[in-house]
Amino acid sequence: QSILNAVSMEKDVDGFHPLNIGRLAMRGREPLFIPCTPKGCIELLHRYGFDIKGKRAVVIGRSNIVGMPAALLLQREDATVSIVHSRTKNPEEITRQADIIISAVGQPNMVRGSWIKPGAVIIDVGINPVEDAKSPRGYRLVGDVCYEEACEVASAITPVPGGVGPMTIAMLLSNTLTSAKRVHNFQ
Ligand SMILES: NC(=O)C1=CN([C@@H]2O[C@H](COP(=O)(O)OP(=O)(O)OC[C@H]3O[C@@H](n4cnc5c(N)ncnc54)[C@H](OP(=O)(O)O)[C@@H]3O)[C@@H](O)[C@H]2O)C=CC1
Ligand SMILES: Nc1nc(=O)c2c([nH]1)NC[C@@H]1CN(c3ccc(C(=O)N[C@@H](CCC(=O)O)C(=O)O)cc3)C=[N+]21
Repeated sequence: QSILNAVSMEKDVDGFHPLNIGRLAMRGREPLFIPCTPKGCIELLHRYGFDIKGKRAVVIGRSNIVGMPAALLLQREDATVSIVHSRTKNPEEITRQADIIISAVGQPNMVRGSWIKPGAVIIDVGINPVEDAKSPRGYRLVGDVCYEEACEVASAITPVPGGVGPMTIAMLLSNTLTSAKRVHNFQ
């Protein structure tokens, strides 16, 4: 916490400074930076032409670095947002109401086909190593969502690997460029 407080607001490219998070949560206020992973999720929805306004969204996970800011961002985009966490009763039933699902839990294949409303759009943030003797590394990466089952029900889903992970890196570069431009009064 003291480290996060010590980061200069102008260089807070992760968007984790309490003042940036506070501004993200407030109407009529603008954070200097938006956290990279949630920003990448919203960017994916925009770039692929999915409307967020008025949609039901469920965010699974409420961490400071992904779930919580993702829920705030969806709300800023005029979605109606529910947050599912480890103490949620009936997570499956709540998730099944969503037009947009963002999952950031860290549990391989937790979200099954039966959790998904037909036609829903799924952003799978989870990066979970699972043992795989056939892979050269001895493991492979899977998301929080059972990809094969989800493909049968959802209208779109981000893969793992090759989905949100690379977007996080792209957003970090984008925030870093913005930071440098601001410091040097560029544009
Ligand atoms: N693609 C990317 O760029 C990134 C990927 N990740 C990946 O995303 C995943 C989540 O990361 P992070 O947010 O940091 O993880 P945390 O462990 O900080 O948070 C996990 C969240 O999931 C909730 N949770 C845990 N188990 C369950 C369950 N059974 N049902 C419902 N909710 C549950 C927890 O609830 P509670 O709050 O009640 O404990 C918590 O809010 C990981 O796989 C991580 O590797 C993370 C960052 C970036
Ligand atoms: N302050 C902070 N900021 C973070 O951004 C942050 C963090 N803490 N804690 C850990 C998580 C994890 N994370 C990933 C980002 C990209 C990939 C990524 O690009 N993965 C590749 C796969 C790479 C491979 O194959 O090994 C992919 O999904 O295609 C993975 C994981 C950022 N995190």
